[in-house]
Amino acid sequence: MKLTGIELVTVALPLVAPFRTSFGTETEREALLLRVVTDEGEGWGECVAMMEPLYSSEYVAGCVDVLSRFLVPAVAAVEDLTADQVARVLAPVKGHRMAKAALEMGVLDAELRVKDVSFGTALGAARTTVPCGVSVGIMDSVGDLLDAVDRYVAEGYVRVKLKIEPGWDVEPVRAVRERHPDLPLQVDANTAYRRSDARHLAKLDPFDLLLIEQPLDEEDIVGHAQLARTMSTPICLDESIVSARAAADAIALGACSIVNVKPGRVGGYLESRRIHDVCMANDIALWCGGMLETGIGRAANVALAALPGFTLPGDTSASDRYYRTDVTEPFRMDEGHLTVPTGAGLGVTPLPDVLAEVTVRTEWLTW
Ligand SMILES: O=C(O)CCC(=O)N[C@@H](C(=O)O)c1ccccc1
Repeated sequence: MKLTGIELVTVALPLVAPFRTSFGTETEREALLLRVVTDEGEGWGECVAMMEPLYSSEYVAGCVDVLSRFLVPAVAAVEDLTADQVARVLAPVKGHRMAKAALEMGVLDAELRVKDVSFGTALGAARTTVPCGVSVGIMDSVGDLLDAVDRYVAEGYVRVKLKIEPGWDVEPVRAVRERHPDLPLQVDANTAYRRSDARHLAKLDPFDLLLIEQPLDEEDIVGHAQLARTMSTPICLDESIVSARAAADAIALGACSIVNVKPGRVGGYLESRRIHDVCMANDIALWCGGMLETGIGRAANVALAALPGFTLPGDTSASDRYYRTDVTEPFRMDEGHLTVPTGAGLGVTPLPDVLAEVTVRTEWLTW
């Protein structure tokens, strides 16, 4: 294949409700979609960067810049392009994993549509459906939180993840555990705590949580290893795991016993599969995280989450968890599960009228 054009499509989707985490509140998801055009066919990629560099160092405008000036020209120069070359071609550019992931995803989707092979088949899916976890933000009151959790449990979600931060942790978790004694429950701190909070975090141990996700700074691997020795709740890493090597190092240092993999954060679906293989080889539980993806990224995440090493429900929720209208046919949960798309490539494409309605900026890159 030869790249002949890329359309950078920025879409803005209002969230059905504000989503608050320890680093901010989202009311709208502005996402960057890539329409990758080649001489043999086209594909779609989704860049998971947020509008502002608060989850990680990347942000939408920065991704547009690095794609336009560095990443797309490098891939466009390749004559016989295949998706498994993209990471190597982009390696000279340091960092920018979310931007790289979106470009690799679009090339992979184009390649697989041409070959009439689904993402799931190409990645090695072992299941036809995946269990749905749901992420619940920080709320104004414990009562509001219990109402939200009750609603998600009634909808069929098989696992609930609660966002926590200093001042909103032990009490809300205790209330949810008392209301739902047998519910698979975990918490996500998004790096909001410090090593000195270890004794306080151990107060979460009585609630039989599946895990506590990224309590400390993404660069504090030693701190997580120390915390793992003072808490019975398993430590799961998210922001710290930026590659298969980072996963192998964190596991070897005892910094985590569970990994959340997000393809955008690690540079793409092919690196995600390498992280999957590292976790399987080390008997480390794995689940697929979410970045409020549209149906484009959601389709790819559901395919990834169907691989055999994904042993815990992921943040692979139905589209209506976040969006009244998705850019693709919505992902609908059936008895707590989503079906892995079986069509060529992602198996979904943006709905033209919806895409036109939610597009706030487009830019064609040609050369
Ligand atoms: O279900 C989803 O897609 C979101 C899951 C989720 O909680 N994502 C969190 C996270 O830190 O993992 C997040 C929220 C907003 C922005 C970035 C990340």
